[in-house]
Amino acid sequence: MPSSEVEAAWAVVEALGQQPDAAAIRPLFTADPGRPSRMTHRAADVLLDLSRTALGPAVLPALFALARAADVEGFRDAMAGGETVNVTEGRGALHMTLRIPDGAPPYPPGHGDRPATEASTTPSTIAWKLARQTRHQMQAFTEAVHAGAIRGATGETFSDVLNIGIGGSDLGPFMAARALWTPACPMRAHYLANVDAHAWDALRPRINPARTLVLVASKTFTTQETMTNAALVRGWLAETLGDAGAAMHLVALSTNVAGAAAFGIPAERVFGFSDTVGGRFSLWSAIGLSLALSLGWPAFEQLLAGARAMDEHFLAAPLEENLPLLLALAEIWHVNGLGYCARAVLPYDERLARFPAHLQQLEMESLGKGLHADGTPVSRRTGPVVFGEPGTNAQHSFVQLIHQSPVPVPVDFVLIANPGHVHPDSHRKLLANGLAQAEALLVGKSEHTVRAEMAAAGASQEQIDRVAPHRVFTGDRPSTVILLPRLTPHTLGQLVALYEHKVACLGALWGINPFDQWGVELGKQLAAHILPALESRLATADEPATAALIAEILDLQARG
Ligand SMILES: O=P(O)(O)OC[C@H]1O[C@](O)(CO)[C@@H](O)[C@@H]1O
Repeated sequence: MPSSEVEAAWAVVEALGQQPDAAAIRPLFTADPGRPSRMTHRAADVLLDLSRTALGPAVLPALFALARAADVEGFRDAMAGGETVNVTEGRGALHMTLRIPDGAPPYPPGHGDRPATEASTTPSTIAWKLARQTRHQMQAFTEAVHAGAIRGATGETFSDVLNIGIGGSDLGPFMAARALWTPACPMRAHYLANVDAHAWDALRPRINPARTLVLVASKTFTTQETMTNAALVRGWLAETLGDAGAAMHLVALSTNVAGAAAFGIPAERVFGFSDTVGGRFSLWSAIGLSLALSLGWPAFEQLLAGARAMDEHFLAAPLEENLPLLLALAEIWHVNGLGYCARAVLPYDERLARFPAHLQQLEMESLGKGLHADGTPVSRRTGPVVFGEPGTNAQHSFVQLIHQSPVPVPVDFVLIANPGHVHPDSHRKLLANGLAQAEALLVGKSEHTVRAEMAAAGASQEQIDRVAPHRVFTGDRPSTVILLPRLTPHTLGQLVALYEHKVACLGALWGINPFDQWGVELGKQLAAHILPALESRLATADEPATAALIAEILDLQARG
């Protein structure tokens, strides 16, 4: 439960949110011509422009006071130092240790003062050593595969890597491969997540079993979807290569070595990671092996280095300049100050097509909580709905709602200054559209202007009176712009780590545990319970609505 000091800080923020002009943005520009630069912050290669939000001179100090009262810095340092910040699972959240390069001390900068040595047995030192050891194992394996020293059962080299995993064991690597892969990369990467075998049927004709390396990516090695797909794919390998041959194509990425062994993957083909690395934060761990294989080891190292650059910023920058915290405070203002309950993520870059999906898991699985970390119920809204698509496609689908629905939906625009292609005209048009959307949300269009435009275009007075109100844009709709110079492994690492740390800050601000996900368990349990009723009419589901639908499904299946 928040302390009285934290509640007092919340009360100030919430009272500001009730002011009549709380959502107004344009007057902030009028009052402060220096706002664009004052509200633009930088870390490593990331530029964060918060000027098009209603974060004004009264609101910002109140939000920083809340961050201080909630001790966001203390939570951050406890996380970096390996303390048990994931209280319901009794462990730390040590994804940052995965980004510590060889030769650097086990604690990130600013935290190296602790007496950690190779011999230490603190959770963070153990995680750090495992991260380093696995990274070396991944590098050696990747380079051996690329050199042809590790080959498939027929003696052919591997050309394709198939990652079988779901949630955090799929979304991060899939997103990064989609962002960074080019035909010049050493191997092709494929991702199989859904237990819906249509996905496997669609993928299978595109890959050759003799040249495909299969990674079974599962932290727990018990996830139903992944284990089902892994069995299907192992069977497909064995059809061509035999059982012993199939085994030469299988690798496990997991904390569960015994589970992998039971599946037939020997310990030397298991790439482990610490259970202090949550699934949605695991892209940097062994779960990223598909990236190392498909993009090349140097690119994977650059991805880690980019994330590390953001870690260093997060750990050292003062609150007022700390990008992850600033993003988190903007969210607090939108959700708790102004009552907005969704946020859109619009990357203006096709390569980032899976970035919104990655953020959906990262943010909604972390922040969709109804209890404080101490088990008391929350008394205010927590994580918003996060959704998105690349621009400009989004403009032609759901952006209408963002412009004119009664409840604003804040937007994160992600823009990339320099494209990875040689078609400058296309890129200028892409950027023009992204900037135009941010501007349209901010400035809107008054009815007076609409009427004048319609009259100039020759519309009748009747048409103007009837249609003009529908063509009005209120403006003052918030957006945040993140600008990267170009999309590289290093800048993508920075971008993803920025949002990871934003999530940690929001966990501290809302007083919730951002590192567990108990809400996913009930559906899993019930699916296991319902499965027998779909297998045989002898079993029935307990719940009448489910039982009725199962009867309908079985009838339809009987009819073919
Ligand atoms: O890596 P695993 O253990 O297969 O889990 C996959 C995903 O399932 C979840 O536990 C949710 O069901 C995620 O948190 C996790 O990323």
